[in-house]
Amino acid sequence: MNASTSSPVVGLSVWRQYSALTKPRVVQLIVFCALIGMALAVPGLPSRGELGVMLAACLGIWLVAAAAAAFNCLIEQRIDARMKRTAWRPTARGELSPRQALVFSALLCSAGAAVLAVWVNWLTLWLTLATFVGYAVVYTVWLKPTTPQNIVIGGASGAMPPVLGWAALRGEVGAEAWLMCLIIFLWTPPHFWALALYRVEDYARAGLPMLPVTHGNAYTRLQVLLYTWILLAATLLPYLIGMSGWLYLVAALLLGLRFCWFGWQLWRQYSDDLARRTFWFSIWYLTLLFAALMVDHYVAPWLY
Ligand code: HEM
Ligand SMILES: CC(C)=CCC/C(C)=C/CC/C(C)=C/COP(=O)(O)OP(=O)(O)O
Repeated sequence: MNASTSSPVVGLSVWRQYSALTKPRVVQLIVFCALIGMALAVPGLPSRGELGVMLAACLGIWLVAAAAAAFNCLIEQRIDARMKRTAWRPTARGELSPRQALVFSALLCSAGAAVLAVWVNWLTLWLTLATFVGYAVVYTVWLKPTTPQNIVIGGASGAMPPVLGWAALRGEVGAEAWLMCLIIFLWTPPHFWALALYRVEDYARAGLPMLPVTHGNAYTRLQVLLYTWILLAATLLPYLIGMSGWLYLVAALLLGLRFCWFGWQLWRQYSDDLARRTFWFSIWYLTLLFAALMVDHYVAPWLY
């Protein structure tokens, strides 16, 4: 396997190598979802004080999420080395030692925890640390190597950012925050299984029991299709409970129908290319859906 050719970081500075451990683009979207949780927790525009808390909470959550990602790279050093998609990671290539990754993760986590403790609140701190444990330990160490439902159960930790954001501004967690969490929770299976379909050989080689490896291509496509339907139904709830208005509803319907279309096309006839496009659409889907929640929230006083 020639992994070096696919590396975006090989030959770059040590700084870029540490940065790669933090899975920066995933963490960016995580922080974005947390930010939407914060925005929706405050009626209307945030005050100056609330803006300060939002900034600190984004920083703290970003640091702890980055620490969780780095810890995942440390634990999965050998697995990553066996998969084409991840073989370039500095830990997999031995360019950063396990000790360096551990110290880096511990520093990020401590810095994030300190920011949350000093400038945000204890509830957000504990929920964020619980999320760290959920992803870095429960998912990475326990579920991922043992069950094809790993990403369904483990997805609960990836779904927490809006709850963390809400807790940061309110000091408690409201039903609206759990609803946003539910949406990410239901989004995770089609997001990940679309990728796992075209990366199935990687996962088989690494010995990981991902759904397409254990239950095959057709069964996984059926699951992707079903989850896109359930997800579409769940995304109507913010409108139905009065949390968001018609602007959000239109966005949720358009995006949801498009996601269902991808699920349907993938179910009818499989190709790696379509699975890849479904995966990349899933990322746009979540980004735009959460952006719609925020836009709807801010324009509500003028529109409704
Ligand atoms: C258990 C839950 C999840 C699993 C198993 C999962 C799995 C993956 C995998 C394997 C990739 C890598 C794709 C590649 O290397 O080409 C990926 C990419 C991505 N994921 Fe997820 N994901 C999960 C949850 C999340 C969550 C909660 C978010 C954000 C809210 C997220 C956002 C992203 C983004 C933005 C990318 C693209 C990264 C890039 O541009 O390289 N994922 N996901
Ligand atoms: C504190 C906080 C908010 C933590 C968030 C936890 C977190 C980083 C969740 C994202 C989920 C993620 C990167 C999954 C990648 O799957 P994988 O690890 O199976 O992918 P890989 O094969 O690329 O390593």
